[in-house]
This record gives sequence, C-alpha cells and structure tokens, in this order.
Amino acid sequence: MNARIVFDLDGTLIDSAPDIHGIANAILSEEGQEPISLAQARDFIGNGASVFVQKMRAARSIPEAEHPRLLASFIRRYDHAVMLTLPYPGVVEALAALTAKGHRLGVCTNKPIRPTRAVLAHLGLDRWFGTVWGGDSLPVHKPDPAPLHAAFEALGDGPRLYVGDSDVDAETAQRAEVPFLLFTEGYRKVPVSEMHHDVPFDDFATLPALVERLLASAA
Ligand SMILES: O=C(O)COP(=O)(O)O
Ligand SMILES: [Mg+2]
Repeated sequence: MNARIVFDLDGTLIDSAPDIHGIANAILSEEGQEPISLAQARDFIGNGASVFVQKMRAARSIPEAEHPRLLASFIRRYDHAVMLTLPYPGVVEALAALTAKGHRLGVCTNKPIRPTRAVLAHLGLDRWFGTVWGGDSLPVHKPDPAPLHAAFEALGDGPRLYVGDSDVDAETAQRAEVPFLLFTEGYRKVPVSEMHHDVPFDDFATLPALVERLLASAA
C-alpha cells in the first residue's frame, strides 16, 4: 500500500546542531557573552527559532528586552547555516528505498521555512519531498497538529506515518492520531521508555522494513 510518510527535520533527517550552535555562539560573542556548549544547543532545539533564542538568552541571563533583536540576528544568519550539517547515516538510502516502494514523502519541521529549504537544497535532499512545511508556514507550529495535517493533505491519499525524534513530535503525532516512528539517536530529551511512540529505531537502514511491517499490521 502506497503511504504518505512525513519526516521531522532537525535531529531526525539531519544533524544540524553544529550549525545552530555556530550561529548561537556568533551572536553570543557579538554580545560579549560566553559561548554555549554543543550539548546545550542540541537541548534547545525542537520548538522553533524563537524558543531556541529564549533558551540561549536564559543560559546567559540576557534580558527579554533583547529578544526581538537577537531573534532577528539569529534568523538572518540561519539561511546560511548549512556548512556543518549532515544527514544521519543511511537517510538518503532510506528515502530512496521508500520512494522506490511508491511512498510519498514530506517534511514537517519547526525550523523556519527559509533555512529549511536552504539546508534541504544544500544537501540535495529536496528532491525526495513532495511537500515541505516549516515552523512559520502556518500561524501555529508543532505540537499543534495543523502543519502535520497540512503536509499529509498535500501528499494526497493513503495511510499516514510520521517520523520524528522529540517529545514535540510525539505529542504532534498523538494529537494528529498518526502512527509515530521515533528516531532515538536525535535530540531526544526524554528516555525512550517515557515517550509516546509506535515503533522506535536507531538506524535509518532499518526504516524501510519497519515501515512495511507497520503498514501491513495496520492494513
Ligand atoms: O528548529 C527547531 O527548533 C526544531 O526543528 P525540528 O522540528 O525539525 O526538530
Ligand atoms: Mg526534531
């Protein structure tokens, strides 16, 4: 059965934390602040750019009054923050295998749409996706299920599956009532056993077979 499969981006398809860490520290350096660690940057990703900047400010006690200026600086740099980002191992092969099976693929991320398109194009991943939704594509973002619903709608008919790495994705899938495959090697903050999911996986090489099994069991 040809399915619609939507993917989260940061921490699921791509390890983008090194680039996001880089822009955060460029801003903090300009502000005369100490840098944050890569682990902190990874931890701050998941709820979009504004929440990232809010957590970065909190880590360095930068007042809220600076938020709009720092967010604008973050967004300005974000489109070019692609040089250190790589797909996780096996992602390209998995996307090719799923496409060869006739499944239609999409992206639903809380990353703003411009850097989303920039990084997908930079990595040559854009060719695999029939639809791409960013954190600012609609007035609401994940865990609101609206962008996920919109992504599925754009892909036509067929069973739906969502693939993501975070508690935000788990909640989005639950609210959208969509089966959820959890990539356990991304930017997860919560133990796998405490997260909602239908199927966990830690290696993209296993994803195509897991998808077929999940679709067969649901049929
Ligand atoms: O940019 C973010 O904060 C999160 O992005 P994601 O939804 O692709 O994990
Ligand atoms: Mg993610």
